Amino acid sequence: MGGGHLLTKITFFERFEQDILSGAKTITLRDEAESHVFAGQILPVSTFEADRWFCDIKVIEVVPVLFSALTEQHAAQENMTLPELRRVIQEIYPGLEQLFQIRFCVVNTRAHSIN
Ligand SMILES: CC(=O)Nc1ccn([C@@H]2O[C@H](CO)[C@@H](O)[C@H]2O)c(=O)n1
Repeated sequence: MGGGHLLTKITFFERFEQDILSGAKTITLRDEAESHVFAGQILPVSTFEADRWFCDIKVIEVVPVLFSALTEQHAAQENMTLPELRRVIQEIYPGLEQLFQIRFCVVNTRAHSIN
């Protein structure tokens, strides 16, 4: 456990930007390398493709979850169906069983202000 490098920023695929900004997507499922964040931490969020900042998030909690234990409830928090979520994760992390759920809220969408 632990030992990883604390994340100071996080990226999302551009196709999830609107769902994040609207509050429809409130979790992300990451591998161990991207799990090193803590509750209360504020992270700048950029697109993976262009590294374009689009908001800051506050981490609410980080909990381990197995791929095989994903439920419709996880999918709902991703604004997806469970089959969609399983397909997306298999594409990003093929064969990976141990995931980490990062629950977050958007706290800032303007580059020049904090909150
Ligand atoms: C860009 C990058 O480096 N990595 C990732 C990794 C994951 N995700 C999303 O989190 C959820 C569960 O994995 C799904 O909604 C994923 O699409 C993402 O957007 N970007």
